Amino acid sequence: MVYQKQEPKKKKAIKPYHRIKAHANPASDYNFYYPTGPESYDWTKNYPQQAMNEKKVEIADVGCGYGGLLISLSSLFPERLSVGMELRDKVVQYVEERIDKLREKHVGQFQNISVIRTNAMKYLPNYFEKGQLQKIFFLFPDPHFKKATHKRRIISPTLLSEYAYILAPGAYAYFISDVEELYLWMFEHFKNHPLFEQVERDIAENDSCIPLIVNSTEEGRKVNRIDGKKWFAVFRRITDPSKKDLTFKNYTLTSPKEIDSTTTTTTSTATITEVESK
Ligand SMILES: C[S@@+](CC[C@H](N)C(=O)[O-])C[C@H]1O[C@@H](n2cnc3c(N)ncnc32)[C@H](O)[C@@H]1O
Repeated sequence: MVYQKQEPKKKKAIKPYHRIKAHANPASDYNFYYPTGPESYDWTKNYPQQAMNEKKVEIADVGCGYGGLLISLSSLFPERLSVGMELRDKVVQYVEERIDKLREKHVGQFQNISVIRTNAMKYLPNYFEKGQLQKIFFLFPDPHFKKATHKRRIISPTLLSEYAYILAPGAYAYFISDVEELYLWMFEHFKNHPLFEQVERDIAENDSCIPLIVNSTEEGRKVNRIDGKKWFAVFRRITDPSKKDLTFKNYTLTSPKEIDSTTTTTTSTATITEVESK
């Protein structure tokens, strides 16, 4: 009898999450599922304990990354359903596992948040009906510095029209960046779009989502660690472009320091400074 020496089986390497590719190209044609329209998407698999025949998702975090905002939204809006939309599959897997663990540990909680793998630049109207969303977040989107890649930016006139379509009249759109150039790009596009107007400063400063957009996400915390600056703004979806107040003085909120993200009722105005927008 001949004995063959058996090679020990090689263990399949599991990619640690910190080694996940930092960016994905939204222009690439990914081979993933998307519904043909909102009516054909089965939300019960995302929210198994919710009565999905009575409820709809009202809050979307576009490019949610590792899900920090979603976790905070769960307790800030316990009665509302929030969803993260993310392009990178490994990141989506991470967020799914994160939510599953929270649901297991805190029975009955975190049932109002979920994540979907999708290209938000292409498929948002496949998931949401006209006027469905009350809030949409664009937090630290990829900057795509080079002019040739500007078309990959998540804010553009065409995409804003798409976002306006899925937002309810009066709904809010939040955006933040640590890259001033990108912030200004987003600001200008929102400002010039006929279906958006900037939210009045006192309302924006007291909005309970502001501490979250500044500090609850992984990217926001990364900026804190290097003591970086953040620029952010809030815009409202309007219905009648002729009523847009063109004399309104635009402003920019900046946060050079950390705002306590556990204080979700009011924003410490001391840490926010106003900058006149050009
Ligand atoms: C810089 S990260 C910020 C993540 C998160 N918002 C945060 O603040 O921590 C940008 C995220 O947007 C995702 N992303 C980029 N383009 C996207 C697209 N078209 N659709 C969905 N997600 C996208 C990226 O994969 C990445 O996770």
